[in-house]
Amino acid sequence: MEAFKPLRREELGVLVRKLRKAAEEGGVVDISEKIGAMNEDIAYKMVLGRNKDNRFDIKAIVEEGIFLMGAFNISDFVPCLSALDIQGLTKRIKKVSTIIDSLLETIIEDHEQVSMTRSGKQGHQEDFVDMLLSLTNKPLKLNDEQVYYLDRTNVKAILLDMIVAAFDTSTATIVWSLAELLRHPRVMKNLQEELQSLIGMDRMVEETDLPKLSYLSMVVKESLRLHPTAPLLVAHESIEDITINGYDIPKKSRIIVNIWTIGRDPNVWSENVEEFYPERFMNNNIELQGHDFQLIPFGSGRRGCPGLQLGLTTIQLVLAQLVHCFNWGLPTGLLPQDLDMTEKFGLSMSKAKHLLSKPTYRLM
Ligand code: HEM
Repeated sequence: MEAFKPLRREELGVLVRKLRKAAEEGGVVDISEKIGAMNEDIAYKMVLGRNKDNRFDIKAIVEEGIFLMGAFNISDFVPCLSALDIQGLTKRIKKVSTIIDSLLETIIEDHEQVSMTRSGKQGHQEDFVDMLLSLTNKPLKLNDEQVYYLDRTNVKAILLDMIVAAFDTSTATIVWSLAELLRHPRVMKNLQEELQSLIGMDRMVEETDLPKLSYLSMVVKESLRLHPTAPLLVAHESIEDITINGYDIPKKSRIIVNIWTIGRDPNVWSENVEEFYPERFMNNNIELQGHDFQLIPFGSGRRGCPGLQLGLTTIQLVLAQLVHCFNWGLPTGLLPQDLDMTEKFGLSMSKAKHLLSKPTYRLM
């Protein structure tokens, strides 16, 4: 987490400079596109240790994979039809998996070559891929009983897991949060006041400021309550027979937890459940770490999100910076209440329409 601090700072600095330029020109900015591009750059450098590679469009391939994983597949309901592949989904997913495999092979081979020629030389910095490769085919003793071996396929699976998980999750949450702030000028004002009084107007927000920004933390929680990036988490399997609230759940059942519905359940959150109201988190200890089951956007337990701290820090820092550095206006003629909040159906839930907004620089 700490290791990626300079990377986040640098990329965020580039984004703020681009937005300042747009503000000087007085134009409307596609904020979804700008934040997406920044997070994509961060993800490339963080996971693959390199700048975006023009040889392949990883994002488009991963998006196709994510779409296919979440697509309605008639064979799930009528298994005898699966061999026919009526919708052509199996053919498409095989094609995607071949492309992803050769792409990851290329990235690994590039790293192997660089490490052979530069290893031990001054200035050679190991990245995440180098680190994983250095662990392959060695006995890894994770606990007292079992020894594990990491092979090339495991390395590719971990890299793919990280890319998929890091690409869009933070972007979606930042965009949803900004959209809610634009729809609720009162909340935007409160957040800007918190930043003004605790940071001042003569410097930008630093990562070390985040723990003291309590209203910011409430805004992010409220955004994740209404717009969880993974509305159904990831499917789990029960490992033993269990009865919950009178329902018998047999061992080996596939469990899908609908956190989107939990987030909007008036029995859990009171009557104003549809309202974006960060103050609901003011006098309670509801946290995002997975212990408060009414709010688990990062899942819970052993298979909960390992990127929680990383994702949360990115979201809070980017949001704080954007709201502190700029005032945000809606395109001419659009009223806050008319902002389109339609969700895009898929494995992860992002805003269907790109968020457009007009920045005005506000720091001294
Ligand atoms: C807003 C940001 C993020 C959200 C809301 C989020 C949410 C989630 C959720 C809900 C799960 C499934 C948990 C479960 O079913 O119990 C998950 C798994 C995972 N996440 Fe995240 N995530 C975010 C960011 C990240 C980042 C930045 C990374 C890494 C760079 C990451 C890496 C992973 C991985 C590797 C898994 C699979 C864990 C496993 O299967 O054991 N996530 N995430």
